[in-house]
Amino acid sequence: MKIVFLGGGNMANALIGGMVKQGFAATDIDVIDLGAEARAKLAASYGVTCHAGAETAPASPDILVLAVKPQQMKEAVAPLAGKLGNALVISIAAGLDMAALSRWLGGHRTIVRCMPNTPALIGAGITGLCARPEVSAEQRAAADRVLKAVGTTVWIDDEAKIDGVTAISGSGPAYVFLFIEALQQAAAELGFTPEQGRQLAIETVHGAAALAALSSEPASTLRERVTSKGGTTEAALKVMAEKGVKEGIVAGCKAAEARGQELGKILGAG
Ligand SMILES: NC(=O)C1=CN([C@@H]2O[C@H](COP(=O)(O)OP(=O)(O)OC[C@H]3O[C@@H](n4cnc5c(N)ncnc54)[C@H](O)[C@@H]3O)[C@@H](O)[C@H]2O)C=CC1
Ligand SMILES: O=C(O)[C@@H]1CCC=N1
Repeated sequence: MKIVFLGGGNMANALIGGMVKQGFAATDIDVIDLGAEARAKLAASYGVTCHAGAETAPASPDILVLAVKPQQMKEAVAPLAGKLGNALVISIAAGLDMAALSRWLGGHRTIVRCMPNTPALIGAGITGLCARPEVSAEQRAAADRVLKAVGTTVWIDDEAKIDGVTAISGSGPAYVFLFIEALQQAAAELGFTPEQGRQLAIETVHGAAALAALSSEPASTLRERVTSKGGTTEAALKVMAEKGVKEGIVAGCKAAEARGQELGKILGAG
């Protein structure tokens, strides 16, 4: 099985790292990246073969992973248009729909669009995937194996919902990091050292997420159990509700979804 990555940045590193750890052979993986630094890093870290352009990369691989920025995609795939045979194309790009990708690839049909996230770097990612009807059961299983190498996979029937996946779990780690930053800022203002604040904040998020994952109860019940009548948590949540924290998060997710749709419209029109 020959797998070529177009783009060797953050997400490609996370995916390739996970795949090699899960037993994909580094000799089966090639990467095309314009950047000499990106190529050197990938070759040194994982032993994969890197190329500065599509000309030297294997023609019609089994899988082509599109891992450049959405704004770079049209130009990046142009040299591959019409040359991919029956390759399975897996796009991880935000916003871009499969119709635009198919057009830019000269009418290529076997495409899976997916949205992973950066915890993939430590094998703790979550990826939403959607396949065009032309994708065979074997190709679907192959896409699932690639993304399962870096975490959990969720298949979605309706491609339009991939922008929603982007809004919740693709961009989601940034919201959680913002929350950690806020806890650390509060810890500093309450007189803790940066190291103490880091430990208190990160272990809280880590522990609460693990508890929520293991519990059969909804998050709201777990929250209520922390919240004693007339106690400290109640005081905190009252202020957070007044500040619109929850509404802000929900509105932010909707803005992320809208931006994905907008990117798709603007970039996909070309
Ligand atoms: N960063 C994130 O949290 C997530 C990003 N994504 C998606 O993953 C994709 C890649 O994102 P990152 O890895 O963060 O970007 P990145 O900027 O780290 O990597 C992109 C790489 O593509 C290379 N490149 C640019 N034009 C090229 C071309 N014409 N030919 C070959 N290589 C070229 C660049 O040199 C760079 O190394 C994006 O489409 C993004 O929407 C998806 C999920 C999460
Ligand atoms: O911010 C972005 O556009 C990308 C997609 C999901 C996470 N990062």
